[in-house]
Amino acid sequence: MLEFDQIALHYDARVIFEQFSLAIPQPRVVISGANGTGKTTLLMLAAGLIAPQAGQVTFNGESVLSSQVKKQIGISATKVALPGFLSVKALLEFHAGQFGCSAEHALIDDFKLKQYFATKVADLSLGNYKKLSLVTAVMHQPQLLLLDEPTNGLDEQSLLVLNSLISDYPGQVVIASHQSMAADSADVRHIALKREGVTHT
Ligand SMILES: Nc1ncnc2c1ncn2[C@@H]1O[C@H](COP(=O)(O)OP(=O)(O)OP(=O)(O)O)[C@@H](O)[C@H]1O
Repeated sequence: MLEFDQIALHYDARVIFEQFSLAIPQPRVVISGANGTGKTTLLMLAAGLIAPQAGQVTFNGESVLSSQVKKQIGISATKVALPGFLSVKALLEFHAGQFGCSAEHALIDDFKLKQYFATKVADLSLGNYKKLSLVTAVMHQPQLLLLDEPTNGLDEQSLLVLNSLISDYPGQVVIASHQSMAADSADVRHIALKREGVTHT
């Protein structure tokens, strides 16, 4: 379970979260909200990529800032930039080395990425960059998968691949999105972020 406990997160004088608490036991969660309400910030906190000024973010009871827990988390977000100077193949191998997993993954074929193995990450199209980012998020099979606007830039075929990835994923999936997703079924928790707090819908 992902849990935010009494979080404070300020960017200089700007307060994004203050005494913010939220427990998310559901396996599928879609977070929506207007631009700038803090969806990406929430995912970055959940990934342990930024630390709150107060409070704690935990996954299954342990701080997401611990390196052991970080290995159980995968994130795909534009703000989490992939190194542009590496080739696609080199990046996948680097990521596999970091997480001690295989550099092979069915999603690489499903997204037809092999043809770009020699291409530098910086030279990928928007959609192919998004696909690579999704692959790096899932290839170590994290228990918690965080997807920020995962549909951005994807063509129709790739959207089908993404939708089945989300539906079939064995771990918890938390999505920040403006669009309705395949995950939008009855057993999905919807959380609407508002500037003054959180509304559950
Ligand atoms: N590193 C930073 N320094 C200062 N302000 C920041 C930083 N990162 C985000 N912000 C501000 O924090 C607020 C929340 O940003 P965030 O990206 O989390 O929102 P969002 O809900 O994901 O927005 P969008 O829907 O546009 O992607 C915004 O006002 C943004 O300008």
